[in-house]
Amino acid sequence: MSLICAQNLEFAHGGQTVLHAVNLTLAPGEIVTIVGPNGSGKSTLFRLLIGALQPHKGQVIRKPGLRIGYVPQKLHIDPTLPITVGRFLNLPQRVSVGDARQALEIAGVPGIRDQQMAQLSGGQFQRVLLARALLGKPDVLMLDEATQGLDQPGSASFYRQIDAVRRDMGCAVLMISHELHVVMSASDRVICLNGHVCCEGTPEVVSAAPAYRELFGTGTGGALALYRHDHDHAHDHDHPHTHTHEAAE
Ligand SMILES: Nc1ncnc2c1ncn2[C@@H]1O[C@H](COP(=O)(O)OP(=O)(O)OP(=O)(O)O)[C@@H](O)[C@H]1O
Repeated sequence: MSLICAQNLEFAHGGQTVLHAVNLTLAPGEIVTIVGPNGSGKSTLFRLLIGALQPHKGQVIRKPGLRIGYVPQKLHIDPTLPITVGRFLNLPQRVSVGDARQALEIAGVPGIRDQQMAQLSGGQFQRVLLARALLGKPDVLMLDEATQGLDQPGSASFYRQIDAVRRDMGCAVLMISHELHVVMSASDRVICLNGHVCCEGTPEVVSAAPAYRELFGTGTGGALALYRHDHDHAHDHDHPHTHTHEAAE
């Protein structure tokens, strides 16, 4: 059964149709990326999938009891506010030290519980947001432009972490990204959105699709090699994972 199934969604902001005839499914354990130009409706679609907005037509079916972990674009914390990573993870709900440690470990930042949030690098900060999303043991992790402000190697490294999280926790991942060339190849499936679904499929299929090329040009082809994610492996969460990355560190 799909975790999320959106059927024939239509949505308008202030009378202006932003999304129409959008269908989307997310299966357990999948990494799906939504790409699209500015204003193409990606964030609106996310809000519909979460249930923060109601579609004007169509429906969103979520698996009963579905747990969603959300990683925002960024979070501003006043740099003068003294707050450690451990205390931040206790907001808004207290969590056990063991759970906090485990989430930080899975997010790739073990041992930073006592550091000040203001002193973290951009990549560490996003991993703490990731750890916080993992505390709820999500079935689906949703990331909205979670690597804004990171440089390309930093983003590639973050997305490798996402793949590791998926492997460790077995959760599905749905993300929005502008960094097509970095994130596309970290995905099992890519959905190219521009008010409607222009094309979808594996990164290779989408990057070659005329609709995608019309929107984004052909300039990202070579950069796909920056972070290759081979699709010749099974996503069996109980066994060691064998796939190769040729990533820019
Ligand atoms: N609350 C709102 N009220 C009115 N219009 C809105 C609202 N939110 C979004 N829009 C409009 O809906 C369209 C789609 O916006 P949305 O934020 O979903 O696109 P996006 O693809 O996520 O864009 P970006 O890549 O710039 O973040 C845009 O034209 C935007 O101006």
